[in-house]
Amino acid sequence: MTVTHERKAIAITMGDPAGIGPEIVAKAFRDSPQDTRDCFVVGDVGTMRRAVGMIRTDVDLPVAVLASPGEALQAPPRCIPVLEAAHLASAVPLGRVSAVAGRAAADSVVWAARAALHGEIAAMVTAPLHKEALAAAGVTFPGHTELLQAEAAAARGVQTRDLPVRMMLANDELRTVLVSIHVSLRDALDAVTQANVLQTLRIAHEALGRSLGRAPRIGVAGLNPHAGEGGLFGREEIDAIVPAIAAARREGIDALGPFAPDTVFMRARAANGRAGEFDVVVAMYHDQGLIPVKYLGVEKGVNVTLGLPLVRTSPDHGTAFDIAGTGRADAASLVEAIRVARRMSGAPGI
Ligand SMILES: NC(=O)c1ccc[n+]([C@@H]2O[C@H](COP(=O)([O-])OP(=O)(O)OC[C@H]3O[C@@H](n4cnc5c(N)ncnc54)[C@H](O)[C@@H]3O)[C@@H](O)[C@H]2O)c1
Ligand SMILES: N[C@H](C(=O)O)[C@H](O)COP(=O)(O)O
Repeated sequence: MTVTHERKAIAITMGDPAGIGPEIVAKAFRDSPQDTRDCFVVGDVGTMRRAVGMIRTDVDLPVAVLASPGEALQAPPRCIPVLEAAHLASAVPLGRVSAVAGRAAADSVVWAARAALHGEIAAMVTAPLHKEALAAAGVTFPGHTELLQAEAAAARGVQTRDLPVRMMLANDELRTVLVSIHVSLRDALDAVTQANVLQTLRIAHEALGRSLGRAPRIGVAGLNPHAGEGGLFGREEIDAIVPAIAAARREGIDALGPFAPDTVFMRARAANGRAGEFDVVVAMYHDQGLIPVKYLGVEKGVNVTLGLPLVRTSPDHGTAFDIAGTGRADAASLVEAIRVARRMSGAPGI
């Protein structure tokens, strides 16, 4: 039986207008017309016109205003269609935190999330926003992940805690899924509970099982040096992580560990034509998991939110205020995020 998908557009939120988001979006449309086919930008038209002016380009990059996502399907290559979900009365200064910029970024993400939840778009790809700007705008969620979780829970009429999500960062060599995300390191330590680790294993198993077509081999990192060395350097492995792995294995999840956190990523990495020992590493906190992926190259990683009833991907880097407006920002991770979103949503390939 052939399954046909209704052709829908992919939304790319512009990110913080003071950062590199608009520039890398403009570069993606300029340099990757195939990848950006059927894509449109959600954000501010003036910001996108300014971004086009920032990148050196010999090709014409017209910015067109859209009334609805469906119109993006008719856009010619290298035309940048923008659905104006945020309107800035004047351009925000580059490279600075501002509430106005945070509000514009948040409004764009909320618009895209609701469109995705209503089935109006195939997927959403988010250019980076600045978390301090988001907070300055009065948004109570630290980042996209938590905001999207709340939007999805509200759409489903459930409490946010009843729609658990997790952050995955992935490139061709390594995937990692985090037990906790944007919390202090002290709070992250408290979040290493049997329940949270088990929930992370379930979400990773389910999401990767779908994309790989088989049960993923999950390597679980310990929390402490050498995974606690039998309790000599901490008891979290014994009290929380080992019981979570055992419970997951009883459910048929192929989880092993806990392994020493300083070597588990090396073991999982697929390199030199060889598969790694694991398809994914479950990491106990944000930096434990993200440093190894980002260290392999900021241009390669993609951030995917697991557990949402919509497809959301993002580049693995932030707003890079230090280079905003210089035209130096690399759009490769954004383009990879668009490719992953297209694959995950089943939107027509390229
Ligand atoms: N997807 C997202 O929305 C996302 C992801 C990560 C960080 N952030 C946010 O971005 C803000 C700044 O974070 P940060 O400074 O820690 O990290 P960053 O990724 O913005 O910058 C770190 C370094 O990498 C460089 N860099 C980043 N992206 C680049 C690119 N595409 N091309 C060339 N160089 C690039 C920067 O110039 C900087 O030197 C923070 O508010 C953070 O929370 C957002
Ligand atoms: N934790 C992510 C990173 O460091 O790359 C980044 O802050 C993005 O988070 P959201 O996708 O939740 O905005």
